[in-house]
Amino acid sequence: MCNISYGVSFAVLLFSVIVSYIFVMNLKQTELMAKTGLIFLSNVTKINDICLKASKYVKNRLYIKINGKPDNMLPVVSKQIVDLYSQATSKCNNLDVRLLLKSTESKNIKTNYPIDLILYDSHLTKDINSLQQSVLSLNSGSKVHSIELKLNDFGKTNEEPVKTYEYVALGGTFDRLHNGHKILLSQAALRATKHVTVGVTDVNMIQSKKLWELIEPIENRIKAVVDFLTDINPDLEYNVVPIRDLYGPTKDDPRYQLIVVSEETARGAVKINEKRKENGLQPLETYVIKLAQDLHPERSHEEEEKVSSSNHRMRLLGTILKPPVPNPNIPDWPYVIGLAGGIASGKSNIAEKLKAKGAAIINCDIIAHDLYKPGLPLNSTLSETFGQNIITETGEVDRRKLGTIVFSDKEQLEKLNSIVWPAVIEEAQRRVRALGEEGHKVVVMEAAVMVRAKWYTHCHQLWSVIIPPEEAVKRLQKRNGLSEEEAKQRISSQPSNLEQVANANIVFSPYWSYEYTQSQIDRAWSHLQEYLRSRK
Ligand SMILES: CC(C)(COP(=O)(O)OP(=O)(O)OC[C@H]1O[C@@H](n2cnc3c(N)ncnc32)[C@H](O)[C@@H]1O)[C@@H](O)C(=O)NCCC(=O)NCCS
Ligand SMILES: Nc1ncnc2c1ncn2[C@@H]1O[C@H](COP(=O)(O)OP(=O)(O)OP(=O)(O)O)[C@@H](O)[C@H]1O
Repeated sequence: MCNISYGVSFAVLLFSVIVSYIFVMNLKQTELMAKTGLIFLSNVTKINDICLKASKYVKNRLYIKINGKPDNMLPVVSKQIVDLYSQATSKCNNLDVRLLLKSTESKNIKTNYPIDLILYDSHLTKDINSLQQSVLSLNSGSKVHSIELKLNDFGKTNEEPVKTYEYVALGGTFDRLHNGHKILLSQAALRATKHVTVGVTDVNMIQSKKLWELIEPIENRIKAVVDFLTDINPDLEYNVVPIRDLYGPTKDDPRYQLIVVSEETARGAVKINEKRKENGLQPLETYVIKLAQDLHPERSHEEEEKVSSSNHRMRLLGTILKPPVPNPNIPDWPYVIGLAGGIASGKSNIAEKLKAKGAAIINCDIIAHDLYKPGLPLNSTLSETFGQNIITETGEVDRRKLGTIVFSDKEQLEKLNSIVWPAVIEEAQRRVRALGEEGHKVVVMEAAVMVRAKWYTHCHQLWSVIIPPEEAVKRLQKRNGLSEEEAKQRISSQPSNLEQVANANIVFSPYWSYEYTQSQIDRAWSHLQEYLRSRK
């Protein structure tokens, strides 16, 4: 009996020791979890398993500094740039990884973001004090920690020697800087001894891109490119400029010697050289990089295989683009979502899917139709304003006739809006209150004119639905039997996709498969539930 109770006590003791050990280890690990980390590597070939290891200690940004003389190992660094950023995509996509390229001849390291944690590979133990002193951008209270990294077999470096140039150029859209962009920018910086020019596409050049309405403003894109380049090598001169055509400054500036492109933009380099020839200039040498593949574990087959900003934008659908702010002008409950979207954008289908999730729906288009019924005040106001011939024999408003009048004449449409809109929004608000009283928590107010009439000011959030205008034309022709001309006219009488998304908290695009649309709704609904729980 006694033996059994000793045994039990011992087991309990052992268990508590193990639990406290795990707890203390975890605590140590969390204590070390830094926003921005810098890791010193003794050898360039240690880069291979760095992402997974470092992401246990660093959550936002990871700088990597290779000890040694990079000038002697440019081909190896060039290869490691590709390996590192490809690895970052699959192993630590949430970490902003930056391989510092500045020559170690210059002793000091000054990063754009202050360092909270210095990591070093254990082979550098004897040098760590001097390495630590070389970091000028250390946050107060920063920590130092060593980690074990395997020396990877790098194989034979059959890499071509890296040729360097004074003036290097490259170009692109650079929306939400990704690891493919980082490879391109780093390869350019590695090959430049003096100057790098980056042409960043202005708004006229981006409109054929997928979900271009969600591309960041050019100022932000330029800022991100400058931020990355000045971080990886602050000693070069950078000129990051908007371009309104493919050529940018490369077409007539004799100083440029090299252009860095990817497989998909190599054709652009050929065109630039044709233009330079016309202008009597030497052609640029071209360095072509391979496209980095998107190894995101949940990449949908709708998305591109290469790392791309389009994939990133597609993954933003159904997520919160703008955090909601409380609306003091309306009651807290029910929670009202304004659902906006152009004609034939798939707005009603989205509303149906939200209904299936549990939202109550108010359709403002139908409210307008209801208010036109014979005997109601709007019916007579409309016949007085637009003529008796818009009224059918049974006293109904002939909406097709009225549509023909207002959709071909802006003034008439504005006249109709000023008569109908106040009545529609008043009725919609009455219905919101009634649904709230019935116990509905979330009401979706669907309205084609949500944005133009600014009815989202009567809502807690605005969710917008967009599809490319060419697709809307096709869908409208098919659904309403309109000619291409008529369909285009209706679409152009509505706010553009850009206006629809300008104030949106969440954007949907039912342009791909039904499953892809459903996944956007699922994301949005779970964000909403989370938000509503935090609001209680
Ligand atoms: C002009 C009318 C009679 C045409 O009726 P019809 O049955 O042919 O079309 P319906 O109402 O279903 O609208 C079809 C589409 O046209 C577009 N549309 C409707 N009204 C407008 C408007 N005022 N401005 C721009 N586009 C509009 C929307 O995309 C809508 O989905 C009708 O749309 C109308 O009365 N519009 C004015 C009231 C209004 O703004 N209604 C929308 C409230 S959300
Ligand atoms: N996955 C990638 N790997 C290597 N380089 C890339 C990759 N994606 C884009 N680039 C290159 O980076 C430069 C800028 O790319 P850009 O932003 O124009 O394309 P993108 O990321 O594919 O954007 P979008 O998806 O919006 O078309 C271009 O020269 C482009 O070829």
